[in-house]
Amino acid sequence: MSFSVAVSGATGYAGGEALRLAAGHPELDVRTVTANSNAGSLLGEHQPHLRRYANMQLQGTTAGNLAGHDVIFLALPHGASGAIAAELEATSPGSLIVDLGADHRLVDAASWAKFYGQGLPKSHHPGSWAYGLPELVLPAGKQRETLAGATRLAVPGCNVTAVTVAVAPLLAAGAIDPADLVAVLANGPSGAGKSAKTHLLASEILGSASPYGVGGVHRHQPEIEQNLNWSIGADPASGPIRLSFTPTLVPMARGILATISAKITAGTDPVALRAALTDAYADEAFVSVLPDGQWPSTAWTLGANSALIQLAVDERAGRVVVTSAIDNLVKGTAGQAIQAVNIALGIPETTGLSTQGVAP
Ligand SMILES: NC(=O)C1=CN([C@@H]2O[C@H](COP(=O)(O)OP(=O)(O)OC[C@H]3O[C@@H](n4cnc5c(N)ncnc54)[C@H](OP(=O)(O)O)[C@@H]3O)[C@@H](O)[C@H]2O)C=CC1
Ligand SMILES: CC(=O)N[C@@H](CCC(=O)OP(=O)(O)O)C(=O)O
Repeated sequence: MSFSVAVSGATGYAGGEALRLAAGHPELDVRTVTANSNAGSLLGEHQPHLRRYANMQLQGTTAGNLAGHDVIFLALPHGASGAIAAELEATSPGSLIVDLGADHRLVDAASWAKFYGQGLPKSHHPGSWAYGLPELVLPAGKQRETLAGATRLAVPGCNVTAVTVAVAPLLAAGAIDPADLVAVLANGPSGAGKSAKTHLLASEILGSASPYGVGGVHRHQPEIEQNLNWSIGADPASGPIRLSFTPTLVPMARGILATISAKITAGTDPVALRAALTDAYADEAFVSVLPDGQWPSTAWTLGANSALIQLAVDERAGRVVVTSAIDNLVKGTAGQAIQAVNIALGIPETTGLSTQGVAP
């Protein structure tokens, strides 16, 4: 079976990656690509690596141009995806709408207002958007079970995915203190999108590393806490999770390496920590715990829909250190979106997705 697809934001990094993966997906047929300032030009002018779609003309990102496709990817800035999703409710009720941005991820309106400075989008009806992180460990089962048959998918981004998959199984097993989590991430600049920003100039980032969003102000903090509260069956906003979260910009085009330190709960056997992770992901195609002692490298995930995890117990500090590596544009965005789409459409979850990285 073939599903017709529209990709909005097709000139950007996230939209481009959705197209790259769709090109290798046997059941996704890209019919429409849209952009904003670059509407009217050819996709090949902006994404020259996507040879298959080079001669497609970019349409404007309107509900009219996106409507009527089986699957509509919204790879748009925050705010823009909510606005177009609200229009699509009327013009395209039967489509699977997949938001790669943040507009439909947070369920708590107060958290959204605090970190995004506005009310929840009109299109964000309670319970209508399934949260697209299939491997998220819940008290009973996994998030995947909520995705089958979904018609609206809110797909988490890169920072959130990297931290959530590394920690949720340890919390669900009661092995770490939910109120004492510290995450420091190394992030490639492609995570910030393609549009020109002074702090992302090559002269600013090459040969340098610098933190940003420090001190509990980054907008991904409430989303990670939401997910980790879900993993222990707590309220997403008022549950016990307390996370100190610091991303750092480093000179690599793609990739995230997350390092999370957590206090081990009294009486937990160090062996149980590793078992919590390996048991949680034993049957997963895309999240892997590496052999003991092998630490993940972002390079191993490039182009792959993989999250690679390792952990070690620091007995003197009474803490466990977990690291995870992903490609921010694949498992951190477009690959995760296609994985969730596969589940929603009832086709094999791994269709069109690879775990083979590009190295060196
Ligand atoms: N980059 C990443 O690693 C990740 C990105 N995301 C999310 O994906 C979304 C897209 O990000 P990314 O691809 O990085 O961003 P880019 O800046 O690379 O691309 C933005 C795209 O949106 C279009 N656009 C810009 N403004 C508007 C508007 N007002 N209305 C409609 N379209 C508009 C642009 O079109 P044009 O070129 O014509 O101006 C372009 O196609 C964001 O919500 C981001 O948070 C999520 C996870 C990771
Ligand atoms: C380097 C850089 O700036 N990275 C971005 C990651 C963006 C992302 O994950 O997008 P969502 O907001 O859609 O989740 C950041 O940390 O904000």
